[in-house]
Parts: sequence; C-alpha cells; structure tokens
Amino acid sequence: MTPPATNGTSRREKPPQTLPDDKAYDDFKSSSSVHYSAQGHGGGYAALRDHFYNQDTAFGDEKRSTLGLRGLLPPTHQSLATQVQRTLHQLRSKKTDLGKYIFLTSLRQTNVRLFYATIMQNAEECLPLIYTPVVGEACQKFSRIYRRPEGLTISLEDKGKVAEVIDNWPVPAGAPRIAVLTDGSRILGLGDQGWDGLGISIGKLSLYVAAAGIHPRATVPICVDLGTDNKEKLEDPLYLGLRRERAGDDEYHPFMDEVMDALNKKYPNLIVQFEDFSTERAFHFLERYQKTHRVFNDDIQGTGAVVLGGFVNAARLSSKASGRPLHDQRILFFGAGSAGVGVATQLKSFFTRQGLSDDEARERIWLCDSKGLVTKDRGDKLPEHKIHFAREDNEGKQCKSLIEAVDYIKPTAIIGLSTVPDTFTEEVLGRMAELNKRPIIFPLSNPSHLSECNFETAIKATKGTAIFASGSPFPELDYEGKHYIPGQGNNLYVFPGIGLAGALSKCGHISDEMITESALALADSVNDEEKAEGRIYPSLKRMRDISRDVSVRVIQMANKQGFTRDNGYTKGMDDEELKHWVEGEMWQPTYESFAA
Ligand SMILES: NC(=O)C1=CN([C@@H]2O[C@H](COP(=O)(O)OP(=O)(O)OC[C@H]3O[C@@H](n4cnc5c(N)ncnc54)[C@H](O)[C@@H]3O)[C@@H](O)[C@H]2O)C=CC1
Ligand SMILES: CC(=O)C(=O)O
Ligand SMILES: [Mg+2]
Repeated sequence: MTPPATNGTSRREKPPQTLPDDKAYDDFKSSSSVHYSAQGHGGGYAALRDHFYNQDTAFGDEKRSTLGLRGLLPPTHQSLATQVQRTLHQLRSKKTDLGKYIFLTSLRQTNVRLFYATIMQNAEECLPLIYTPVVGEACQKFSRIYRRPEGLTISLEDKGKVAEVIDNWPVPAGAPRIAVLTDGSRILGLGDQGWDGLGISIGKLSLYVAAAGIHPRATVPICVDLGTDNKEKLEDPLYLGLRRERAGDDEYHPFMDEVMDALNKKYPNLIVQFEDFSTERAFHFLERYQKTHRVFNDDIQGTGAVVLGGFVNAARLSSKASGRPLHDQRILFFGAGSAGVGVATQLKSFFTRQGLSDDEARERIWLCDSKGLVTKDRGDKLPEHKIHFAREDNEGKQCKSLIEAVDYIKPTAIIGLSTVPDTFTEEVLGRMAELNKRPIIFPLSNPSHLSECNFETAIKATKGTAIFASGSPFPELDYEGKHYIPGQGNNLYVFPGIGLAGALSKCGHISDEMITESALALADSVNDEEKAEGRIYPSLKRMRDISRDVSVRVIQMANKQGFTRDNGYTKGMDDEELKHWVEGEMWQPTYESFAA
C-alpha cells in the first residue's frame, strides 16, 4: 500500500500505481530518503549539511542523541516559529534587496523547511525578494553573486550525452514533477542573460513550492546553455556560462529535441514549463512540443491566463461604471511579443464566451509594437505570430505613437507588455480617463523599473478611476481620502496551480482549455472581502487557496478532455472531495519530529 498523503487529510486510498514514478514521489513526502546515523561518526555533521533534512536548533533530544549532534548545536532547542523570527530579524537587517536575495538563497541551501516557512508566512514581504522584481537584478548579476551550485545546467557541450547529464540529478528516476526550463535569452524585460538566467528557473520553482505545495525535491530548475549574445557577460571574467555566441537554429533545434526526449524518457511524469525564451523560439518550441510532451509556456500561456482572469473582473467593474454590456471592450496592446500575443489570444475567449464569433472577438483587439499599430499595410514583413491580429480595417491609417493609437481606437483597456518604461504617460492615462469612466490600465512589463507606468501615476492621472494591475508589485496608495490597492497581473497566480494539477493527475497533455480554465478559476477565487476592497486579483496571502482552486478546475478540465493518467482516481471525486484531496497533497514546511 502506498503511504498516506502528506498531512493525512485524503479520504480515499491512493489509486493503484499507474506509472512507475508514483512510489518515488511518495517516498519524498513520507520520509527523507537519506537516513543519517551517528555510527561511524560524522553522521550528525552530514545531517546538518543536508538542506532537506536539516532542522538546526529544532532537532529534539532524541535526534541529537541518535544522530550524534551533541556538541554540534547550541544547547537551546528552538521551534520552527522561533527560527522564522530570527530569520526575519536577519533578513530585515540586510541593507539592499540583492543582499536579501542572497541571504534567502543561502537559507534555501541550508534549511529548506525554514526557507519555505518564512516565505509562506511572510508572502507579501518575501515574494518580491525571491521573484520579480529582485530576481531580475539577481539574474543580471547571477555569476557574480554565485556561492553554491543549484539547479541543472545542460550545455551545448553535453550534445549527444544529455541523458548522462540528467542521470546526475540527485533524485530517483521518475520522481521529479515540475521543471522550469529557460535558455536565458529574454529574462523578464532584461534581455539575454545567458546562463545567468538559471535564476529565473529557481525563482519560479520556489513559487511552485510556496504557492502550490509541490515537494521541493520534485522540482528541477534547468538552464539550457547555448551561449549568449550579451557582450558584457562574455567579457566578464566572472561569467559562469558558455563563452560563445548563442547558437543558431541548426544547432539549437536538434539539441532541444535531445533535451526534451531525455527528460521525457527519464521522468515520464515531468511537466516542463518553458520560461523566458526569446520571442520566435518561445512560439516555436511551444508548437513543437505541445502535442508530444507535457509542456506549457509560461510567458505565452501563463500570462494569457493571468490577464484573462484579472480582465474578467476588471471588465465587470468597467461595465458597471459605464452601463455598457460586458463584451463592449476595446483592448489595445502595447507590445506584441510572446506575452502580448499570448494574452491577446487568451483574451479572445473573453469575447467568444459571451457569444461573439472568433472574428468579432479578434476585431476587439489591437496590437502596437515598436513600429506602431500592427496593420497588414504598414509596409514591413510581419512575423508569423503577429499576423492573426494585424488590422485590415484601418483604411490606410497608421499610428506611430501610443497616444495616436489611443485617440484612433478609443480603447477601454491598455495592456503593456513592451519592456519600455513610462510609456503610459500622464497624457495617455489622462486620455484613457476622458474616454472611460473606469479605464483598465495594465502595465505588465517586468521588473518594476520597466513597468509602462507605476501605480501612483496611474491613479493620479486618472483621478482615481483606473482599474490597475502591474507585472511587479507596487505599494498601496492613499489619494484624496481614499485607499487604493494595486493588482499584480503576474503569471505567478496560475502557473503553480496548473503545474500542481498536471503533477497530481499525471496529465499526458496540458491543453489550451486547461489553461483557460485556470484563468476562470483565478477570476472566481476573489472573495467578497477582496471584491469590497476593489481587487480584481485575490490577495497573495492566500496563495495556497488560489493554487488549490486553480488546480481543481484544471484537473476537472483535464478529466473532461481525457488527459489525466490516474486510472480515473480524480474523475471519481466531486468538487469538495477533489478540493480536499488537492489540499491534502500539498507539501507543508514543518518539522514533524520536532520535540523541544
Ligand atoms: N506580468 C507578467 O506576468 C508577465 C510580464 N512579461 C513582461 O512582458 C515584457 C515583454 O515580454 P515578451 O512579450 O516575452 O517580450 P518580447 O521581446 O517577445 O516582446 C516585446 C514586444 O514589445 C515591443 N516593443 C519594444 N519596444 C517597443 C516600443 N518602444 N513601443 C512599442 N512596443 C515596443 C516589441 O516590438 C515586441 O513586440 C517583459 O518585460 C516581460 O517581463 C512577460 C511575461 C509575463
Ligand atoms: C513574469 C514573467 O514570466 C516575465 O516577466 O517574464
Ligand atoms: Mg517569464
């Protein structure tokens, strides 16, 4: 019989093993796979240095005796809660955000459970430090702040031997459930960071654990290093990646095939999240592997879902203020890359769900890129991904600037995914407020300093009417006697739940419908209290509840489409039972054996 769920809340027996990696994953949850003992001396010392096993001052008397820890620890016993207090004290004493990032990284590499307990209990303070915006600066300086190796690097030098490299990953075959894989070529809006982009895979996977309870040992941060075109890095003696220009498609594509096939072979239940690939490759690899491997692209699909989720709630507020029908939205994108087009594609479903045809939905969306409004007759060769949304009804009109496009289109919503800061100027925002009682303003570029505008500017320039969400967090604001809370339109709200759903129900495929369902679940997860505060996204303090709700709905859609591979286990559950089961499967950062 397989071990019980992590915190023993499942009401059913686990289903019979359907794929070879079930047991390996369950072993993580029920115990440490390494058993330390004092015999032979040094066992206690090794236990303190195993970041999954270490409890530091929380090791109780019994363990201190059996492991040979006496003398290696201070005499006082402390609880995890007290350790979190000390951690916060130390964290807050760091003078810079990068210093805080380095401190938290060291903690993760020393004591995994203390790291996650601290993050989860202090989400609003800690998420910006391990994720956007600070992870951006960390990736820019990743080689420089490097202390210990983390994650898996598969470099072009491993061509032909990728499977051997994957064999070195220190967990049993089949146990890993989620990989975040980047090639470092477009890290947030910061361009090519080469191998240093590994920091984004580590950051995203920390959120998988904190927000969705994926077991930390079942996560694999991966950087495929195919060189970099970042000259500064190539010239930096401290840079740790391959010192060569980025490979061309001839080398790239077969190498990626080898990586994907080797991962698939060794880890049959692994879900691979593609992250921060440059535009063309992001689209190419999604299309190439979507039907054959368990993959999704976070920037195209995750961002699409998170914006759809927020937009559903924003449109309700906007429609209530204007008295116009819900579908009467005109959406202008500023930025037409992987995220812009990914979101535009997903937002079409906002309209089609209200009865508009596919063409009518498309006509409610306009794209602007670095050359202006994307039209079929503007005179340049459009890349494949922009063609679907390129306008033909512009009667020769070309808009070169955003304000010109706003005047021409009269949008109800502007969505920034351009990487160009401060482009939602006071003039643009003021015009949006003239056109709309509640304009929807989503400056989504990351990190914070690349946001198309900040919260304060948006609120002041629209006289408090903006319905706002940004990619990176901004502080709350008091303006003319009223309190305003910004939304964070960041894929962090959905990718943990999508991945958890795939991991638990062992999906053979992550479909577009499953991604859309994650968006609708996110929209529904805003509770009455949050609605009363004017929020369009739920509070991140509830990140585990949100991921659970997203995961349940994604599993239900996967069952509907026949993509789960759990022998009908989840299909047999009603809503409540599934919710309860998903929650019970989430890993918790606790010291089960703590005894003061
Ligand atoms: N909030 C979120 O969850 C997410 C935010 N992003 C952010 O979105 C931004 C873009 O990401 P991708 O689409 O993947 O990049 P990308 O490189 O594929 O696309 C950038 C787009 O911006 C356009 N652009 C560049 N300069 C411009 C200008 N001066 N005026 C108008 N358009 C301009 C480009 O033509 C291109 O269409 C990044 O900052 C990224 O961090 C990306 C994914 C998720
Ligand atoms: C959030 C994210 O995935 C990005 O900015 O690329
Ligand atoms: Mg990204």
